[in-house]
Amino acid sequence: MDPAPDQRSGLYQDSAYAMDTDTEDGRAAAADMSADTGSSALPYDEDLTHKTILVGDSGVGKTSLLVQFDQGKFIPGSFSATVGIGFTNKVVTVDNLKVKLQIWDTAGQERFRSVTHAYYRDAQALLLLYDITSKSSFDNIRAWLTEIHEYAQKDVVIMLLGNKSDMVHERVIKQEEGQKLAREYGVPFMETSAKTGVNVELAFLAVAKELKQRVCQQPNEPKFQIHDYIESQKQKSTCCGFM
Ligand SMILES: Nc1nc2c(ncn2[C@@H]2O[C@H](COP(=O)(O)OP(=O)(O)OP(=O)(O)O)[C@@H](O)[C@H]2O)c(=O)[nH]1
Repeated sequence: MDPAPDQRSGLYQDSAYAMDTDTEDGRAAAADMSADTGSSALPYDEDLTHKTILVGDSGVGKTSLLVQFDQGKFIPGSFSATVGIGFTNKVVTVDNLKVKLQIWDTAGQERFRSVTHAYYRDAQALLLLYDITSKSSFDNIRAWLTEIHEYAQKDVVIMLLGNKSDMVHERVIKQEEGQKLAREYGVPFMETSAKTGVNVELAFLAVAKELKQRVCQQPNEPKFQIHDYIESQKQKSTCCGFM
């Protein structure tokens, strides 16, 4: 069975990461890997594991989003911040193929930043969250994107998520503001709720589809467009809820 670490039990050491501590070597290895898998039309290898990281300010709902995706539940109540970093393995089915995601949940607190930076370079996808009820978490997205561009691979899949969309009365960031920022950076965007589950599966599914497609894109196949896929699938919030 896949390891299912306790989300809050501290710093996790995966052996692959422990070996790969040198920045230069790590970047070179990652570049080789993407070159291997790049644009070939080979059949998809279901043993591949795609590293995906959740990032964003403390309290935006990274752990809750992962728990909702993994276990289909939301644990309300007191907030206990993640310490360090941990991962959960999840297999999703895309076009009848099994795509393995290893999803790393990082601590949003500033004091863990140097720990989490070390994990960026191996990531193939990054889900960047803000909280629609927190202006500071939205304002910090630009700083997060700067960090991502500094530490992550150039072709990393980035998705911007405005979480806590169920909190309609506390909302301070309009959906259009999130959309505008995402457009500015050329990244896909949607609002999610780790509480109700709205768009949670879609976020991970879209990432899995994109990563799978990058590995086994057939030359005669139309290129998968993650933006279009999300736009066609996502549930949009209105003033009074979701439609
Ligand atoms: N209403 C609502 N509350 C949420 C949602 N997501 C998270 N929360 C609450 O927000 C608080 C913080 O959630 P976490 O998932 O622990 O946040 P985090 O981003 O993992 O925080 P760090 O571990 O410190 O980085 C908790 O009290 C959650 O119950 C959501 O979609 N809706």
